[in-house]
Amino acid sequence: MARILDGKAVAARLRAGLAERVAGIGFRPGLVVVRVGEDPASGVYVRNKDRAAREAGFESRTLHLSEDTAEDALLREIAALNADPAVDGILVQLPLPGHIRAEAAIAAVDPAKDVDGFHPINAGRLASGLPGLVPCTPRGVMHLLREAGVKLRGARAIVLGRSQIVGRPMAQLLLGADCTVTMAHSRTDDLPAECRRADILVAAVGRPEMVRGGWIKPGATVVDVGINRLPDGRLVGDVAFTEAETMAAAITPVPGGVGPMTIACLLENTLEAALARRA
Ligand SMILES: Nc1nc2c(c(=O)[nH]1)N[C@@H](CN(C=O)c1ccc(C(=O)N[C@@H](CCC(=O)O)C(=O)O)cc1)CN2
Repeated sequence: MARILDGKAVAARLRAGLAERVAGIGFRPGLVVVRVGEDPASGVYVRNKDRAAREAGFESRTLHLSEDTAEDALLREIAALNADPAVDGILVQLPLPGHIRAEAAIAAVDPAKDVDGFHPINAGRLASGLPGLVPCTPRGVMHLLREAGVKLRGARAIVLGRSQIVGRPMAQLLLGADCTVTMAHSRTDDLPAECRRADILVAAVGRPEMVRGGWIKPGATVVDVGINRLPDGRLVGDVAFTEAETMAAAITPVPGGVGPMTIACLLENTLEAALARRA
């Protein structure tokens, strides 16, 4: 049976370490989370980010704008945050209401304050192997893999999903750690066979329990980024957990795996941004 990669515990340790560092720097890094509209899941995530930031000694606030906020009004708010010297990190919670282009909001954030790591400048730096702010979820996955002692150099990794916020940066980080990386997606031929070749499988497709036990190479490490709410209220990942845990050597649960790492890495990015702005 697979070892469980406990993201909740790793995230708690990471946050405690960050709190210690913040206590020693002589100022409180400032984070603003921008939420537009009333998406209920976003409400939970934004509250959790704000609470975690405050607990670690950050100056955190949420800018909650109404559902009917126009795109140009949102961009003006972001410009004001860019210009505010007390703000080190800005994050625009996704998804945004349909009338606002997420790419416009992301591109409006000052890359130096882009603690989501989504700005094209930061994405380009990551793709070029240059330092920059890295998206929180893939960064959290790398922490989990390293903490668990998973061998990365030379390992075959597969990333399922090619989103800008998880799949693509995830593949870049694995490549940077000397994995041999395959990016798979909805058009990949014979996905189960591709998966069975992988020593490390990262699922980020947003399809409940799509990855079956038979897709997993015996002894592989399985990282499940999916968070899917079923009609009966249960939360499941993109991996069929009970099947997969009999095949894998290590696996992240949902909940309690990658999700908590996303929030811890947001704090890590905010501290990095704050220190870089003062360097
Ligand atoms: N601007 C951003 N928007 C979104 C991001 C992001 O990184 N930046 N990621 C997701 C949502 N997300 C953070 O914002 C996030 C999702 C889930 C969790 C988490 O801790 N999940 C728990 C379960 C929570 C539940 O019960 O629903 C877990 O997995 O244990 C944290 C952050 C989309 N938007």
